[in-house]
Amino acid sequence: MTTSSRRLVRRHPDELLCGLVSISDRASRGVYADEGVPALRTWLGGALRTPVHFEERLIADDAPTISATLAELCDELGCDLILTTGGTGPARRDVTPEATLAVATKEMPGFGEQMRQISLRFVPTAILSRQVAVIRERGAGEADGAALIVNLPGQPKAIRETLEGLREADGTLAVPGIFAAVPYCIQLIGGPYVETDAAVCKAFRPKAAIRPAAGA
Ligand SMILES: Nc1ncnc2c1ncn2[C@@H]1O[C@H](COP(=O)(O)OP(=O)(O)OP(=O)(O)O)[C@@H](O)[C@H]1O
Ligand SMILES: Nc1nc2c(c(=O)[nH]1)N[C@H]1C(S)=C(S)[C@@H](COP(=O)(O)O)O[C@H]1N2
Repeated sequence: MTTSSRRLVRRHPDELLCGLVSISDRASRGVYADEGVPALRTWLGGALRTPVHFEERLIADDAPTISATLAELCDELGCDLILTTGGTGPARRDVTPEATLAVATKEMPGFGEQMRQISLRFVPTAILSRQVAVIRERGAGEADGAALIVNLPGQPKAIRETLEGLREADGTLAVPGIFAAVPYCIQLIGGPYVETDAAVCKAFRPKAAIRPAAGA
């Protein structure tokens, strides 16, 4: 196992190392201000109950740059979770899913399926979204660790919708957001024990995987 000299060091065993990648031709050129990374940071800041360190990137819709950024965040910095926003539609420059699959060890199709289920409740054009999620393993051994990489839509408002899900008028959950499954997935790939605020997004784990509360 070789470790990069740029590897992030957890300040707490439960700290989540999280890459946030905004993929936008126009935001990266300064045509408009990037709202993708701030939307991700704001939602995660409200949803997470464990410490988190963010590594943020703003890049153009260019497949080699996207793949290299994902590999850097996973392999060199050691991120547990990488969320991308943008570039998942059908236009010629939308290549985020292909660039994500290019660095994948395994695909996690449930995330994309669930995002499209959620988004179809908001806009019929959600059928045009091609978001994928993958696991990227850092090396051949279990101790090398891995990252979960998830593509989210480009529209800043769609970030919250897909992460958190859809609520009925009385506040009950109509369609669970994809983040409900993220903490257990990170646990299964050897990452930290991530906890969430159940009022924002209740993390689901099988009973056997729930860590007893401290002092219990
Ligand atoms: N980083 C961003 N900040 C603010 N708004 C964004 C951002 N990315 C996308 N959007 C908005 O969401 C829409 C859909 O996102 P998509 O990823 O398809 O972008 P796009 O149309 O390919 O343009 P671009 O890559 O130049 O942002 C955009 O047209 C834009 O209105
Ligand atoms: N929740 C949600 N998902 C959404 C949307 C939306 O408004 N809300 N817009 C869709 C549209 S119009 C497109 S073309 C696809 C493409 O995603 P992109 O913005 O990453 O290109 O995401 C879709 N997903």
